[in-house]
Amino acid sequence: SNQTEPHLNFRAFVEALKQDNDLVEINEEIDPHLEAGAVIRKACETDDKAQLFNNLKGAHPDGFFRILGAPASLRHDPKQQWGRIARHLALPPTASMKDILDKMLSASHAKPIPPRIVEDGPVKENKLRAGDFDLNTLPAPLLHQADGGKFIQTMGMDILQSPDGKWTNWSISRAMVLDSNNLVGLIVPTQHIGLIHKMWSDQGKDTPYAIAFGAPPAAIMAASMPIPDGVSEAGWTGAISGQALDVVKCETNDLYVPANAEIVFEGTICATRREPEGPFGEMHGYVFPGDAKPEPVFKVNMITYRHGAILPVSSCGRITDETHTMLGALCAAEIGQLCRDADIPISDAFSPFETQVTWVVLKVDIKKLASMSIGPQEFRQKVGDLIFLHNKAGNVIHRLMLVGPDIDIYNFKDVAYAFTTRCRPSHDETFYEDCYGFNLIPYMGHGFGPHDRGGKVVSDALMPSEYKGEQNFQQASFLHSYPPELQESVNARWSKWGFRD
Ligand SMILES: Cc1cc2c3c(c1C)C(C)(C)C[C@H]1C=C(c4ccccc4)[C@]4(C(=O)NC(=O)N=C4N2C[C@H](O)[C@H](O)[C@H](O)COP(=O)(O)O)N31
Ligand SMILES: [K+]
Ligand SMILES: [Mn+2]
Repeated sequence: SNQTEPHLNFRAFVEALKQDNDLVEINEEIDPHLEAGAVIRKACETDDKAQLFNNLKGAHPDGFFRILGAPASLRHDPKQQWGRIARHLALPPTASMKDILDKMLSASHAKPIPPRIVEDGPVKENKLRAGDFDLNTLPAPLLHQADGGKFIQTMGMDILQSPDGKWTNWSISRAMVLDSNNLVGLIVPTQHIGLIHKMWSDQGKDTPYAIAFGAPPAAIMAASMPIPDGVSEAGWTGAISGQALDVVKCETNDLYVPANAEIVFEGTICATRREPEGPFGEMHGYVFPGDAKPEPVFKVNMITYRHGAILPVSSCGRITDETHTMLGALCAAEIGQLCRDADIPISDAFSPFETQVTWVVLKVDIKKLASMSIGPQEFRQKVGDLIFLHNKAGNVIHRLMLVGPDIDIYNFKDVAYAFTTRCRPSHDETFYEDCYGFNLIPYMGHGFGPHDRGGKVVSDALMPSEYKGEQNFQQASFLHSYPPELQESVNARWSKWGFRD
């Protein structure tokens, strides 16, 4: 099967990073207790290469397992900043973030391509039944010194199916080692893993699950995206990659997993048993030591893995890592799509990394806005109600910012320029206190106000003229205050005069 292309095969993806000179292989022994996490964290904060740890202290005699750090973080070369993420979707390494998000959205109204069931695959090369393994002996990483446990699950794909079998959901949700046969993982009730777990628990049943670590890169992108309730990420993945993904049946339940995944855990999420989970160094860049909360227990009944298995790891926190490049960016893309589907003229959406996944900036088509003959108050309300009150994709976002056509929403200097000069505090903002609040944001769960409600705002950086479809101002900048031909002739002589290229 041609599932050997990097966007459909994690192992081929790792090889592609090597060919791109975007991989550091470390063969000296590295300790999964903090040392690996520290290397991954520093590489994320400096946009350096992905890291393949081939020799983890405490790995099993057959090498089980290795770690790939920062699978979807940024490249240092500004011409290939998004190259590692582009590789997830078979896009060129020079692809822009807009190219990447548009590719993910291309399945929004496309026909899903369901996965293809195959009899066998690399993921079945090694099998450990209950009793053959002790999770405490795996080289699971302690990623931050104040983490509540070894978070073995940070980039695996959680696979759950509704009891009626109609909806198979793929997502990412963190989990840490609890004991020899159990994990404990965060289950947020409003996330699809939470909705489906509740369906089973309400029937008094444990929830069958699988976690596919080293899933096909295109699949893990869909897993990280808040696509609509009831929509199977597998079909979405097929639509964006143009072909059915090969899946193989689990040994101990009726779920299907990618046939070429690196590692699969199969088991059941206990309907009632909860144990302390966390804290974990999170997307906002904080750990609150000792901040553990009761979460469901994931029993592990079976482990299968391919020879030389690699565990992908996100050592998340301060920018930039997968919680910013995938979680934040994909959430923004879905929010932009929801606006367009509701006839709100949003041409582009992004969550600036500098906002640690708390803002989404929405670029407004001001010509279409003018045709709506709508005022700022009403427009802010229309956007805010749709995203903050009626869609889960808005749950993690606490500021929606509206900007006009001259702002590059992927450049935070542009976003800050617009926010600080075009959005009058309070007067140009609509606040939401009676809505879902995201308690993982420090000012929420550890702040002064209610931990789970409110704290949201729509900040309007559109000027009055833009509500009429015009901009009655010019940026006092090289790009906006000089005729294009003068810009061209200055650029042509720039280095000759002795300025930097
Ligand atoms: C890419 C990525 C996404 C997530 C996470 C991580 C990475 C690397 C780690 C590093 C493990 C950190 C935590 C941080 C997480 C987190 C916790 C609470 C809210 C948001 C994120 C969390 C998590 O523990 N629990 C969770 O419910 N969702 C998570 N998401 C977002 C989630 O994958 C998306 O929302 C997606 O859309 C879900 O699918 P669906 O439900 O829509 O089908 N997880
Ligand atoms: K998802
Ligand atoms: Mn989903």
